[in-house]
Amino acid sequence: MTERLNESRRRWVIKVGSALVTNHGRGLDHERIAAWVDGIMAIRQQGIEVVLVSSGSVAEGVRRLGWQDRPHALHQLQAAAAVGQMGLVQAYESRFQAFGAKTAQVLLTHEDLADRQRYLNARVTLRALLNLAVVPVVNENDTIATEEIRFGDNDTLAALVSNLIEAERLVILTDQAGLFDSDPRANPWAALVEEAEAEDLGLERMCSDAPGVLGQGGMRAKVMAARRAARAGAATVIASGREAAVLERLAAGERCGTLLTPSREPLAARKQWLAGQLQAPGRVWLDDGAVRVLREGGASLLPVGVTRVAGRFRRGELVLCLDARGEEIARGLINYDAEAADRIKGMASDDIESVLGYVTEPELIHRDNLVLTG
Ligand SMILES: Nc1ncnc2c1ncn2[C@@H]1O[C@H](COP(=O)(O)OP(=O)(O)O)[C@@H](O)[C@H]1O
Ligand SMILES: N[C@@H](CCC(=O)OP(=O)(O)O)C(=O)O
Repeated sequence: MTERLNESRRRWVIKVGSALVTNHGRGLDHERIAAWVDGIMAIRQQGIEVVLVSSGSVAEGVRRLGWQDRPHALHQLQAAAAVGQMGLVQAYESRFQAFGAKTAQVLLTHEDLADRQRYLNARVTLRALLNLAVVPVVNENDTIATEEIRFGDNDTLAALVSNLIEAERLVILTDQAGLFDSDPRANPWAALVEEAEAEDLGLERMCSDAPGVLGQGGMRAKVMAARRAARAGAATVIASGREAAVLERLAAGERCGTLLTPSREPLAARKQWLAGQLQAPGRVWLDDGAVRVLREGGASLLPVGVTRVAGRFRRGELVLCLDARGEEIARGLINYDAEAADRIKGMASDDIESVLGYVTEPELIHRDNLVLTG
C-alpha cells in the first residue's frame, strides 16, 4: 500500500513515563492506562493520529521477576525489559481492542535511527501503520541495545519519533504537573512554567539532573526532547498523566502543564535527521570567521576555517563543528576522512589537490549536509 502524502494531517506523539505507567513500580496501572486509551480514542475522533511511546518495561519486569530494586547490570536490565514489555503491550492491546482499535508494537534502537536507510524504513512503517488507523506503541528495544548507544530515556526517543512522523505536537506525560522553575522535589515553592520557547537555554538550569526513582531521563531530558521536537516544528506539552482527561483537554485547546513552543522555521527532513543524531565520531574546531559565516546561514564549511580536527571518522560520517570555546555550533557529514581533513585544515580549497594529490570536493562540509545546532 502506498503512503498518502497528506501532510496536513494532524499527528501527535504521546509519551508516558515509567512511574506513571507502573504506579511507581507497584504494577501496571490499568486504570490510568484505560484513561489514556480513552483519551487517545477521543482525540482520534477529532482527526488526530497518535503514536504512543510508553516506558515501563524495565519497572514492570523488575516487579514481575520479584526483584526488590532496579538492577544495574545491563543483562539484568535487558532481561527485565523483555519480561515487562509483554505486560505493557498486553495492557495496551486489550484496552484498545475494547474500542475495536488495532495496536502495533514498534521497538527501536539508536542504531535504527542513526542509519539513514533504516531511519527511512522506520518512517515508512510508522506512516503506513497510521494510514491503517493502527496505534503504534513504541519503546526502545532494550533487549538488544548496548550500553554506549542506548537512548536510555524515552523522552529522546519520543522526540525522534516526532521528527520521523512530522508530528505537530509531542505530549510528555509524567508524574509532575509540568516543568517547574526549580525541582519541586527539592523546592516546595517552585512555580509551574506555563509557556516558554523550547530553545530557551534557561530552561535547562531549572531542572535537576536526577530523575525520579523509576525514570531515566528526568526533566532535563524532557526539555532537550522539546528542543529536538521544535527543530522539526513540533510544540511540546509536559503535563501530568494523572490529570483527568488530559489528552481530551489539550486537544480542546485547554492549557495543561507546560507548553514549549518552536521559535525557528522547521528544518528540512534530512537536516532533522542530522540534528537528531546522538553520536558523532569526529570534531572540528572553527575559527571566528567560519563560525560567523555558518551562523549567518546558507554557507558550506571550507577547510580554511578549520583550526583543529579530532576523532576517527571516514568520509561521509558525522562531525561536530565547535567554536574556539568548544561549544557546538553546527554538525554535518564531512567530505574527507580524519587524516585528510587534518592535512587540509586551514588551507584554501585550491590547495587541497597539491596536499592530498586529489580533490573530492572544495568544501569540507557542503551546506546541504550541514545543520546549525547552536
Ligand atoms: N524543574 C523541574 N520541574 C519538574 N520536575 C523536575 C524538575 N527538575 C527535576 N524534576 C524531576 O523530574 C522527574 C520526572 O522525570 P522522570 O522521573 O524521568 O519521569 P518519567 O518517568 O515520567 O520520564 C520529576 O519527578 C521531578 O522530580
Ligand atoms: N525503555 C525503558 C524506558 C526507560 C525509562 O525509564 O524512561 P522514562 O521513565 O521515560 O524516563 C523502559 O521501558 O523501561
